[in-house]
Amino acid sequence: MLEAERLQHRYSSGPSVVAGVSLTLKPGEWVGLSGESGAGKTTLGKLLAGHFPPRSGSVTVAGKPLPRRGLSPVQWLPQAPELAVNPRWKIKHLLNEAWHPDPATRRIFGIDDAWLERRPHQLSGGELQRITVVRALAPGVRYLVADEISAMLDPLSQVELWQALRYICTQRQIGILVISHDTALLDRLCLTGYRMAAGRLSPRLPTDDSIPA
Ligand SMILES: Nc1ncnc2c1ncn2[C@@H]1O[C@H](COP(=O)(O)OP(=O)(O)OP(=O)(O)O)[C@@H](O)[C@H]1O
Repeated sequence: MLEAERLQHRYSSGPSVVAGVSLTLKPGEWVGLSGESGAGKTTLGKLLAGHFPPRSGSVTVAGKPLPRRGLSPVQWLPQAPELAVNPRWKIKHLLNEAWHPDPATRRIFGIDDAWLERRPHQLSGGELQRITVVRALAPGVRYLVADEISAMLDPLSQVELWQALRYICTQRQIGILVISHDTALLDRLCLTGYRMAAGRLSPRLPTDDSIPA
């Protein structure tokens, strides 16, 4: 289980961006997270993946703290894949950076062998997004934080990406925190949902965000 306990974070001397968040994610579980811009969702996602340590609180996976170096069992996937890759590397190098994705996994995500000799700017945003997702699925990865990963995709590409993730997460029992402003998408994907406001979480019922104030 991924367990975050009383996480608090602030950037330099600013206000608390994550203000005492506790959260659990079980193997294979899908949990949704929505909230207004600036609510602290991305910061929370990066804390869960160990990108930087919280000011206080802890993140553990199966009872152990995240490793300080090497592969994190929690991977954060960003909205803009071009910011997550070295623009000068060929796709085959990016894809094989942390592991060697097997042909079956590549097929599930529709990765075309013709892309492998190209560089990131020679793929569409949706194609590059699939590369960054597969790249993050190294053995040993137990949880994903998917931060608006389908926001810039057309509806068909969105469905294909989520179907592929559903398949692989079920097969490998990977738990996933889905961060999105699209609450209808969260309702379709996740049984459990939270809303973040001013750094704090509250449970979100399926139609919470669609009720006008
Ligand atoms: N590296 C940083 N340094 C200083 N402040 C930051 C940094 N990253 C984020 N912030 C601030 O922290 C707050 C929360 O940002 P965060 O990106 O976590 O929100 P969010 O809920 O993910 O927003 P969005 O939905 O727009 O992506 C914002 O006020 C933001 O300006």
